[in-house]
Amino acid sequence: MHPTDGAVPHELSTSRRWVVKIGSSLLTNNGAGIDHDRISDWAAQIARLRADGLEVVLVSSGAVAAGMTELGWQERPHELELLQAAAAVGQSRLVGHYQGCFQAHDIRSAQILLTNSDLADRQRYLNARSTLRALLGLGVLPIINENDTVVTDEIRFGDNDTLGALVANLVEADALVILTDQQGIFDADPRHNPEATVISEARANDPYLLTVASGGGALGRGGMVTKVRAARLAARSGALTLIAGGREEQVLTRLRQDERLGSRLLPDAEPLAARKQWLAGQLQSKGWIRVDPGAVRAIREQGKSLLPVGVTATDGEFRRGDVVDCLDQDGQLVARGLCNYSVEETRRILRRPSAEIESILGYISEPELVHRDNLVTV
Ligand SMILES: Nc1ncnc2c1ncn2[C@@H]1O[C@H](COP(=O)(O)OP(=O)(O)O)[C@@H](O)[C@H]1O
Ligand SMILES: N[C@@H](CCC(=O)OP(=O)(O)O)C(=O)O
Repeated sequence: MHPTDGAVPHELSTSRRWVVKIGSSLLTNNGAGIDHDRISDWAAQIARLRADGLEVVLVSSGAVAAGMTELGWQERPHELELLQAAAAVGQSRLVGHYQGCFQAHDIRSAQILLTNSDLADRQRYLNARSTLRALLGLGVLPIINENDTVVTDEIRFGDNDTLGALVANLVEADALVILTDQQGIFDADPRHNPEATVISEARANDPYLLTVASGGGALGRGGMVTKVRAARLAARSGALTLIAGGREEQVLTRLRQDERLGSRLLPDAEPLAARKQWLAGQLQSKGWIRVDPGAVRAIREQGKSLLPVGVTATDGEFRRGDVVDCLDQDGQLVARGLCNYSVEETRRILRRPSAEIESILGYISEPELVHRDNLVTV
């Protein structure tokens, strides 16, 4: 294993936003339905985290398991349509249970079902991001699962580790906390190696991790392999990944206090730097936006977002979420960013204050044309 020097250390006690993923092997009571008591225990812990100022997005498996109980099935079927039917039956039961548990702590929750193609399409990705941000802004706790009913084998995430990592990218979480049935990543698969010990810290990109991680058990899907890959994905937006035992007493609240539990997989880059690197790496822009001198100062010197009021002209073929060049009045490149509106929409709202966007377009996605998190000056 390689040393972790140079990786970005993280204080979980001061972090602002976590994605918590709860896996199938943990949720299911030895395969016999959903472990209701445990769900209420995690809900109580999450309530404490939120009271401590932490925003939490939950990614929970368990739809198929809950559906199997409801349908009286003892064995998990192999046919995709039966798995999908079970997920459809179980998802509402699962979320209903979560909802009841969170309500007991005066927390509103919301269900979001996503597919791989939702997150691959930039426009839908941005829409999902806006909705999640709006929910977090409203203090609502999002509960996410894969939309099992509409996916086929070729296009499904399959495991929720990958989904959790992509959600961590989407909401720019500080940490992805993966709760599973083991206490972390062991230096060998603990099912076959009783002597194996937990790796307490490593770089997410350390190739060694993939040599010790194996596949999942009977109930889970991806095993440790998908968890290590998820940590690598999460690291792209600068998130730390924690893999810990979900049955450990007060696991979430103890992690919040920076107690060394489970495995910490560290990213190599600072959150914003990682995101901006991605943006800076985009070679082709889909259009341009000309900004007035006041807006040039705001984005260059004050690190602010670009508002439509500071834009004087635009052209190109960009859609919401595409990369655009921001030019000054002499046509010099000032910045590059992801535009929240299409070229047609931008034309209609340029020079106008953000408060008027809704009356002009009939809707509002975001008050900024390009948010500062999605803007890199050149
Ligand atoms: N190196 C390893 N360390 C820990 N667990 C491992 C390792 N390699 C494989 N596993 C297996 O991965 C399983 C957890 O993955 P999985 O069953 O998919 O859980 P979940 O449903 O929580 O995603 C563990 O029960 C364990 O048997
Ligand atoms: N979407 C599926 C869960 C997929 C799954 O089992 O994932 P994982 O918990 O990562 O092993 C369900 O809700 O049953």
